[in-house]
Amino acid sequence: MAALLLRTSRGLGACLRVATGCPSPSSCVVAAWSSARWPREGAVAWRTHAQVRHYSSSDKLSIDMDDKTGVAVLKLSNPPVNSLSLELLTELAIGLDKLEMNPSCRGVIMTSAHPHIFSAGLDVSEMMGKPTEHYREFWRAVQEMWLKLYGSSLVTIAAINGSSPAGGCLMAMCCDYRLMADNPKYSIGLNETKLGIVAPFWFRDTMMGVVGTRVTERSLQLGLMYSPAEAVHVGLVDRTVPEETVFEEARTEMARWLKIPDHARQITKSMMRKTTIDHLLAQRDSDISNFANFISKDSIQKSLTAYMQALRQPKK
Ligand SMILES: CCCCCCCCC/C=C/C(=O)SCCNC(=O)CCNC(=O)[C@H](O)C(C)(C)COP(=O)(O)OP(=O)(O)OC[C@H]1O[C@@H](n2cnc3c(N)ncnc32)[C@H](O)[C@@H]1OP(=O)(O)O
Repeated sequence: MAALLLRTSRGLGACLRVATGCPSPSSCVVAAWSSARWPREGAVAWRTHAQVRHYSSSDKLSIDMDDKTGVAVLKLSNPPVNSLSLELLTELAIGLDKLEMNPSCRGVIMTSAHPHIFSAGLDVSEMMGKPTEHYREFWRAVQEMWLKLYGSSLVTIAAINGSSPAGGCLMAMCCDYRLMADNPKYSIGLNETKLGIVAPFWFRDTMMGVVGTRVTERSLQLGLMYSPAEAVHVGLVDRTVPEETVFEEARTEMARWLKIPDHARQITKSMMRKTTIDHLLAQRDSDISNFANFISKDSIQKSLTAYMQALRQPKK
């Protein structure tokens, strides 16, 4: 039973508590040793002879796990812009969960199959003209994806090979390290206010963890989108690299992170992120209700409709 719980409930916060029977998030740091991802009984059942395994059955997401290196590559492929639909968000959460449960997996590189877009963020059509129940289901899926990615015990590296507004930026910020293609046509940031919507507190807190309070406040209020060079300057991206090398650079960076013993890195990551994760977990239902109420308002629906119409206009 204990082994089963370990497999099904890992991730930075919950897994550490479940593994040790510790009820309190704040008293679990030392206990995390026992849930660190060392080989253990049962682990062998998850290994295969094939070196690379294909995980996802979805055509919107591919996940390839290399058993030899312990590194999985998660590639978004939801044309035309990798927008995060309910379906893709659900696939992402399931895929991340599977990787978390695989004892031979130590790291994930997240990237896009699309040549110029990492992700356009949340699929705006999921937030327009739908019944309240749909908004609730959609927002729960957004939360779930964030909980799995931000709370992952794996090393997570974003290989940002294109533009990455809003929810796309959120995903990148959830990762431990961000590399971005140095193409000045690409941009990244939380632009929600430009759509007339408000990034929720856990988007804000994720950004604050990456760039600090002042840059977050300015970025959020103005809905700033940064070029790759500007993103490095404010700390939103760790490094830019030539476009054609993004993926290989991510692999090299991953090797650096994997030199650190997993248990020490995981406990450290957990200490850094736990408060933010617990904050959402404590308010999950009210956050869903807030979103559903907010997005259902006529004024917000009008803003989103106008935004989508503007997007559809031919570009100058
Ligand atoms: C209390 C309060 C709590 C309330 C809390 C509320 C919180 C909400 C948080 C929201 C988070 C979000 O992520 S909101 C999403 C924000 N995302 C964005 O603003 C991105 C907008 N998109 C772009 O900037 C661009 O499309 C970009 C990604 C750079 C690609 O540019 P391109 O020129 O290559 O492509 P485009 O021609 O623009 O787009 C191709 C098609 O894709 C569509 N498209 C583009 N982005 C889309 C998107 N996000 N969702 C759906 N569809 C999209 C376009 O309309 C086009 O449709 P057709 O013309 O029909 O082909």
